[in-house]
Amino acid sequence: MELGRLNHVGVATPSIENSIAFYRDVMGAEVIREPFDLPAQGVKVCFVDTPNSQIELIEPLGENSPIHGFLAKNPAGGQHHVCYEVPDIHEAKAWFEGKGCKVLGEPRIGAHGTPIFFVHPKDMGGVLTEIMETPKGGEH
Ligand SMILES: CC[C@@H](C(=O)O)C(=O)SCCNC(=O)CCNC(=O)[C@H](O)C(C)(C)COP(=O)(O)OP(=O)(O)OC[C@H]1O[C@@H](n2cnc3c(N)ncnc32)[C@H](O)[C@@H]1OP(=O)(O)O
Ligand SMILES: [Co+2]
Repeated sequence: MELGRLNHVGVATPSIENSIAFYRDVMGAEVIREPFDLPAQGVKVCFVDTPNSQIELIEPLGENSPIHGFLAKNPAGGQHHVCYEVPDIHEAKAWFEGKGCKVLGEPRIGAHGTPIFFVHPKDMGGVLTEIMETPKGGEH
């Protein structure tokens, strides 16, 4: 497998609105994109652009959000996952499965419009890891 660039760091938050204020006023972030709902992933999302990557703010959307458990344990929010790009999502899934790592579900379309999957933190040194197919044209 060819491991690509770090696409984003996912940060879970109980309030995207408050987190946007933090990244703008404390971190000095200048490019903060409009939040949007991603019902298929059970989250509301907002991207903060940095020169070499992105922070992905995620707030639970609906009762069955996959980040409910994380926020129950970390009520103030915190670093939730890291996401790496790969050229071929199916090749990457086969790679991780071949290494004995638990892939959580089938590839699905993520916030950047390309297929993603997650690998369980217990098999990844304690880090929930998202793998995404590189967008065509290399867009963030
Ligand atoms: C915006 C869309 C998309 C994108 O395009 O970028 C996204 O990023 S969506 C992001 C949200 N979606 C997901 O996270 C989907 C994948 N996640 C899951 O399926 C679950 O969250 C999980 C990883 C299976 C955890 O499920 P949960 O029910 O919350 O926890 P458990 O109690 O079963 O936890 C087991 C074990 O794992 C530890 N854990 C849980 N979450 C994390 C985490 N984010 N980072 C590190 N470790 C984590 C948890 O503490 C438990 O440990 P023990 O207590 O020691 O057993
Ligand atoms: Co993500």
